[in-house]
Amino acid sequence: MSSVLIKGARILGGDRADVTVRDGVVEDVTAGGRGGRPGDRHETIDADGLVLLPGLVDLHTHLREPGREDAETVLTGSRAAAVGGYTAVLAMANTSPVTDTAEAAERVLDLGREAGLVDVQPVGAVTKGLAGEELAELGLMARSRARVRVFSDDGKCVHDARVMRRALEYVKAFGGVVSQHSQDPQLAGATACCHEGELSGRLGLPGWPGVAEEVVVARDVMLARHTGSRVHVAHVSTAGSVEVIRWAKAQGIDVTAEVTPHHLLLTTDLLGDYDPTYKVNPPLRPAEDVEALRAALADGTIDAVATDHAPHARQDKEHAFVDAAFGMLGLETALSVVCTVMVEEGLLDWEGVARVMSVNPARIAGLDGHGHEIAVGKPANLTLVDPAAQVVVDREASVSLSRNNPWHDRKLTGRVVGTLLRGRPTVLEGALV
Ligand SMILES: NC(=O)N[C@@H](CC(=O)O)C(=O)O
Ligand SMILES: [Zn+2]
Ligand SMILES: [Zn+2]
Repeated sequence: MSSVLIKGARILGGDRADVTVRDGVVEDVTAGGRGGRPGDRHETIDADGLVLLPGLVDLHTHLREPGREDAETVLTGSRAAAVGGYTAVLAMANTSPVTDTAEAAERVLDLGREAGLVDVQPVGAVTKGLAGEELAELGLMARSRARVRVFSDDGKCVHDARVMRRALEYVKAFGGVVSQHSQDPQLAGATACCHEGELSGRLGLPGWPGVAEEVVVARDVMLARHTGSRVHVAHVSTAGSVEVIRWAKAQGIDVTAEVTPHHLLLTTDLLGDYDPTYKVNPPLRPAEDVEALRAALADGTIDAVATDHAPHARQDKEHAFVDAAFGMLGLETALSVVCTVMVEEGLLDWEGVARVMSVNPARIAGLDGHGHEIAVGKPANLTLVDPAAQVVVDREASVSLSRNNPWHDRKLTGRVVGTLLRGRPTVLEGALV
């Protein structure tokens, strides 16, 4: 098998090094730029000025296959992931049909392998059909070829406390985790679509108060404590949720949390024009929440950045705000957003970026082969970043099938230029190989 020499990249710890990869693993790391054995023939990547990270891992991706292949397929979503620097993504279960059986999970796994651009790890539904009532085949999914460890009804909240308790008890047996979409359906029903406050009143949009998230987060950490099991909070969006998670971690409760790129940068201010591109669940929040989320990501209260990449076809998004689908694209731009709001602002260094976008997500999902330090013998899942690149996002340049891109025309700093999946370049010079 061929080998690749990545020349002169800044590796974590700060030094420049030459990294050689062969047969899917890191073969050599030589500081100071004299790597590569004399006489060896490598494909060489000039990484002068670039940062080398462990391949990014997304805990929260919607791929839409099966069921809505007009919005995204496993292949097109895998392309978007690779361009975004990802080497593994967790594919959410709210497809049609729902991923609530071992066969359905294996089918998603196989589609991911056929696409061959990132490891696609299926998430299993917590309840049959995401209906919130009967537990899905959690054990069979865990024991299947797909080795499902993350379970979520995402899109819907597991709102029945008894069902949530039983799910937590069940997944504990095989080291699984329940990833919760925290939305109390009485406090924020299906039509709720704008952060509740002065603005929702003025715009006449149904309010989605922060407390509808916070009460579920609070309940779930108590259920995690009671069961001795593990809960993960998906797309945390409020300062109040951060406070609860901080308290729970201090008690030793087994809870982890993720924040999306859009909740780290975009605010309710964007809703004034009723542009459905900015309609997302949970909704965009005021600047105070955004500040609290950044601080929590910096101090480790929030463990990970997850995209919640939610592609939607035009006919589902181009409606009046209240009728449009919830969700926005995220895979291709996540690293640039994190660089802009966290690295450029001095809140995280590149080691921190590796932690929240690769190491922690891989650990939370129980994914072997991802999120490793870059060292000899480790799987060569790698991402090359140009930290100084200035990008202006163009939604038409996306490799996703959908165009609901909230970053269109925005200037961001930092860009993924290369991605290697087990030593094989999937992206070079910012484009698919
Ligand atoms: N985030 C969203 O607004 N939408 C997601 C579902 C979800 O993550 O809740 C989707 O599947 O479209
Ligand atoms: Zn959700
Ligand atoms: Zn989601």
